[in-house]
Amino acid sequence: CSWNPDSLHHLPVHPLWQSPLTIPGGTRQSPINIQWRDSVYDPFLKPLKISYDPATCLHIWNNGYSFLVEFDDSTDRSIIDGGPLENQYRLKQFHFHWGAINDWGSEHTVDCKFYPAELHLVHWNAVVYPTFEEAVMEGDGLAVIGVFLKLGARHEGLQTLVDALPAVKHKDTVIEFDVFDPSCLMPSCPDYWTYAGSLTTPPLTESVTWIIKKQPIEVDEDQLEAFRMLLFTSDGEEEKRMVDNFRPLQPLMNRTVRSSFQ
Ligand SMILES: CCCCCNS(=O)(=O)c1cc(S(N)(=O)=O)ccc1C(=O)O
Ligand SMILES: [Zn+2]
Repeated sequence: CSWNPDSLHHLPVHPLWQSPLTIPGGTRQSPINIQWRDSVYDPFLKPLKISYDPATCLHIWNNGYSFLVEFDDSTDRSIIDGGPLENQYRLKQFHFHWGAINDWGSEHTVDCKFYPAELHLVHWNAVVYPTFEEAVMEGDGLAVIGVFLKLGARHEGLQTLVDALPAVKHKDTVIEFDVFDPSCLMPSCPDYWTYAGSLTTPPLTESVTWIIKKQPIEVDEDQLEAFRMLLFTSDGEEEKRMVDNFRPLQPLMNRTVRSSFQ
């Protein structure tokens, strides 16, 4: 994607992303542009199996970078399996990245196209690693499902989450959120791309098997605006709207993006 100088104005300025944009020696950093025609169909990729227990939902937390919906990951009640994965992975949290305006906001791009927002469901390999913190440091430790959000019809399932956001407007606020099934945020089409990548926030460890759904879900303008009403800042600090919380694109280097579809 050719960034002409005037397009750099949208590079995120939040301190988090002023950290090294690529870690020294990083060979599998995220996010990346997915060039559709360069992705390789892999007939051995299995369908992704998702089974979430809505009762494992715990709370919503504004951590000053995004808002996280966190789950009880002490058992295997909410898991994914299949796809490119060799084990089942436990759901820990999901969060979003979005822009100040609808022209950008996603972390991954498809043929250099940004979506207004991107959902990430973070899972960890509890079969092999005893804790999430240890899995974060291992090449097969995490699996993150990415779902693009596009402007369109109101998403009824997302609305229950949107209605709770005013209660977590400020950094370090949390609200109990005890029943939510993230499956409602999945597109109907099973197709996905997958590649070996990294966390897109510190510690940026190269521990993520990314599974990016081909089909976006639709949300409406009011729902995107509800994200943009959140703040990076704590109560009492000068308000900074939580927008443009996405990391810049990283070099593909020696990686192939595989597709589950032809
Ligand atoms: C032990 C340190 C964990 C740091 C990463 N935590 S995480 O849940 O994997 C995560 C992933 C991601 S991402 N975009 O999926 O890489 C973003 C934020 C967070 C977060 O914790 O805020
Ligand atoms: Zn993310």
